[in-house]
Amino acid sequence: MEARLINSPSLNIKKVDMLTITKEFLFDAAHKLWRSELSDDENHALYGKCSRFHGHTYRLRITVSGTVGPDGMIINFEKLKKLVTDSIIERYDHAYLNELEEYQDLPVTAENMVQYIFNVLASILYEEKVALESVVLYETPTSWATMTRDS
Ligand SMILES: Nc1nc2c(c(=O)[nH]1)N=C([C@H](O)[C@H](O)COP(=O)(O)OP(=O)(O)OP(=O)(O)O)CN2
Ligand SMILES: [Zn+2]
Repeated sequence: MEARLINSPSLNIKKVDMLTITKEFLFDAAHKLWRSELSDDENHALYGKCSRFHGHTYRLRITVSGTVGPDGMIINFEKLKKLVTDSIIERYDHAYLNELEEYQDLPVTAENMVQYIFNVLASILYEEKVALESVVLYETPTSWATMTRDS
C-alpha cells in the first residue's frame, strides 16, 4: 500500500492517505437463523420470524488497497471479480446457506458471513499482493455488517 504521512504537530494528528478500489456483487441465497444445539421452540423464541426459511438478495462490497502498478491499477476489476466469484459467489448464489460447511456450527447471520468471507478473501488477495481493507455485506437494504482490516 502506498501511504503518505501528513504530520500536523499543532493538531497532534498523523493523517494517512489511502487509495482503495471497491467492487460490488449481488447474490441470492436462502437461510434461516438457527442454532443447531437449540430445540425448535428455543430457536423460534430466539430468532422469531427469521427462524423460518427465507431468502435475501445479498449485496457484497469488497474494498482493497495496494500499489498502483505501471498499468495504473491496484488490481484489475476483472481479476478482482474472478477471484471473488470463484471463491464466494459461485458457492453462495442460489444456495441454502445453512447447508454450507462453514455454517454447520454457526448461525447464518450477516456477522458470521462477513467474517468468513473476509478471511477467505484476505488470504486469496494476499497472494496477489493486494490488501483487503473491508468487506460489507448487506442482508437487506437496511441491514448490513462490515468487517475492516486491523491496521
Ligand atoms: N445482528 C443481526 N440481526 C439480524 C440478522 C443478522 O444477520 N444479524 N438477520 C436477521 C434476518 O436474517 C432478517 O432476514 C433480516 O433482518 P431485518 O433487518 O430485521 O429485516 P427486515 O426486512 O424485517 O427489516 P426492516 O426493518 O423492515 O427493513 C434478523 N436480525
Ligand atoms: Zn434473513
